[in-house]
Amino acid sequence: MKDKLIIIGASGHGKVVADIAIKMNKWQSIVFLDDDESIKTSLGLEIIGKTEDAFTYKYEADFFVAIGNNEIRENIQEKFIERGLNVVSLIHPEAVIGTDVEIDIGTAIMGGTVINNSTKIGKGCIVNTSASLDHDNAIEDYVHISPGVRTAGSLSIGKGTWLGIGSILSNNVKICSGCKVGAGAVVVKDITEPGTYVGVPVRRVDR
Ligand SMILES: CC(=O)SCCNC(=O)CCNC(=O)[C@H](O)C(C)(C)COP(=O)(O)OP(=O)(O)OC[C@H]1O[C@@H](n2cnc3c(N)ncnc32)[C@H](O)[C@@H]1OP(=O)(O)O
Repeated sequence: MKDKLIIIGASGHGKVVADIAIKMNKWQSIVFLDDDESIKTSLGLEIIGKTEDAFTYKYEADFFVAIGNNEIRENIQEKFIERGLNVVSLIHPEAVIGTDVEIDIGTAIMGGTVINNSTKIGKGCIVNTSASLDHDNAIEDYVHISPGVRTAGSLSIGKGTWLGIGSILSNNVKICSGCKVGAGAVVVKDITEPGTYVGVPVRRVDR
C-alpha cells in the first residue's frame, strides 16, 4: 500500500471510483491520469498526465483502472500487471460482503451492493451500485455487473461479459464469456454462445 492512488480514467465511472477511494480513507493523495487533454480536474482531484505516464509512478503509487469498457479495461490492467504496477481493488465501505467472498485485484465494488457468502469475483470487474450477488457465484475476470443487477445463487459468468442495468439471473445459470445482457433482461437458462441477449426471458438479437 502506497500513499498515492492513481486512477486511470477521469470520466463518470472514474469519479464514482474516486469517491469510493476517498471514502476508504487509505491514501493521502488521489489523482487521475486521462488521455483527454481537455479534462483538467475531476471531482476536485488533479489530472497529472496520460495513461502511458503510469509507469513513471511505479514505485510511488497504487493504481486502479476506471474504464467502463471491459476490453479496454482488461488491456490496460493486464499491461500494468505485466510491468509490475501495484493494482488495487476498491470496495465501498457501505457494500455488504459475506464470509469467504474473494475479490481479485482491480475490481470495484460500488455502494449499496450485497455480495453473499462464498462468491468469487475475478480481476478487473465492476460490481456497480446496488447490485446483489447471492451465494456461490463465480464471476470471471473483467465482467461488468451494472447497477441493480440481481443474481441468484450458484451461477457463473464468463470473462468480459456485461450484465445490463437491472437484469436478473436465476440460480445455477451459466453465462459464457463475451456476452451482453440487456437492461431489464431475465436469464433463466444457460447462455452458451457469445452475443447480445435482451428481454424476458432473454432472446438473442445480434444475428
Ligand atoms: C452507471 C452506468 O451507467 S452502468 C451502464 C448501464 N447501462 C446499461 O445497462 C445499458 C444496457 N444496454 C442495453 O440494454 C442495450 O440496449 C444492449 C447492449 C442490450 C443492445 O444494444 P445494441 O447492440 O446497440 O442493440 P440495439 O439498440 O440495436 O437493439 C437491438 C434490438 O434489441 C432491442 N433491445 C435493445 N435493448 C433492449 C432491452 N434492454 N430490452 C428489450 N429489448 C431491447 C431493440 O429495441 C432492438 O429491437 P428491434 O431490432 O426489434 O428494433
